[in-house]
Amino acid sequence: MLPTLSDILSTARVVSLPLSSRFRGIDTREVMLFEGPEGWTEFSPFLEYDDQEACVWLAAAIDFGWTPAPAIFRSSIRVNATLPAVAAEEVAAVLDRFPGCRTIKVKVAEPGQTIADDVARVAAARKYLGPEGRIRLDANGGWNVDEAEHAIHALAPYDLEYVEQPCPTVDELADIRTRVKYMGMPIAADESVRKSSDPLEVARARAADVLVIKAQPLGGIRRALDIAAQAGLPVVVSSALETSVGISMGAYLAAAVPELAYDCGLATVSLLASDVTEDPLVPVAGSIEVRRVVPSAALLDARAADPVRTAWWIARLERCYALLAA
Ligand SMILES: O=C(O)CCC(=O)c1ccccc1C(=O)O
Ligand SMILES: [Mg+2]
Repeated sequence: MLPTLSDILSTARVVSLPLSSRFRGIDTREVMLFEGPEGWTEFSPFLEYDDQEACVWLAAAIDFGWTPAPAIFRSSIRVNATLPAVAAEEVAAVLDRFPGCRTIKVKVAEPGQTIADDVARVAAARKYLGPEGRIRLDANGGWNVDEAEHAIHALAPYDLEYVEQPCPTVDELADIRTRVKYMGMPIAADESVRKSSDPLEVARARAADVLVIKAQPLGGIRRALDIAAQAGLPVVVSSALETSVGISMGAYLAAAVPELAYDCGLATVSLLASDVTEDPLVPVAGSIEVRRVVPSAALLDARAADPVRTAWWIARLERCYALLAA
């Protein structure tokens, strides 16, 4: 069921939000928000994505705004702190923004950095947690198989829950998974699920132990649930660095997963310096609530993108809508 383009445009707003720490190479997050009969929803593919990829995110946004959310199994979601590739001295200040989180996801393999930078950051995260709590890594495919093997050997002493997307391809994930199996080190797949034309390939190839699933990049809550069920692997629901509106879509996805064994990557509103609501979906005692979010008119105005950027997003929406309608 597709609403009309003018339906969507009648409530659409574009906002530009500063980040409090640089993350995946950006300092500001631009997103489009609009309201459907089920509530507010978010369309926020990253700027460099082409229309083919972005139209999957639009399908997700429309699904969340126009279709009732599926049945839920829980009303709050335990979340991990997300630690960008900052210097070791900055780790404690960033982690203070994630109150009560017992799990930290540390970004590693950042272009331009070394394994020594990763070791220092992970050591600082372990020092912050103490002997309790869990640390997982996310390399965003930044290592080849040999580099991943060396890095995992260097970082394993800090006690790791899993390593997310250590290498870019499914074949490499299968290889590194075999190489570190003797250590009991699980491998999670993220880009191999959300950026693949065949999101189940990684599961069929037995190249991962855990799947990261994201609502917007996978075309919405129902499609993400379907992929998880067909893969038959444990899942971690994670964000795409959305506002609280987009995070609410992720929270409903996490709530609808029948078995949720891992803390979810849905605390990323804490990486934004401002949001679109005065009541943001940030962690309280390590969990976020499962609820819809209504943006405040004052914040939509205060954070409104300039006319050039707003026109760019409207044109993107129109092109993606045409792809979906076809
Ligand atoms: O999973 C988390 O802790 C937060 C989400 C996150 O890391 C992320 C956010 C935006 C884009 C990509 C990623 C990623 O998991 O690679
Ligand atoms: Mg990832």
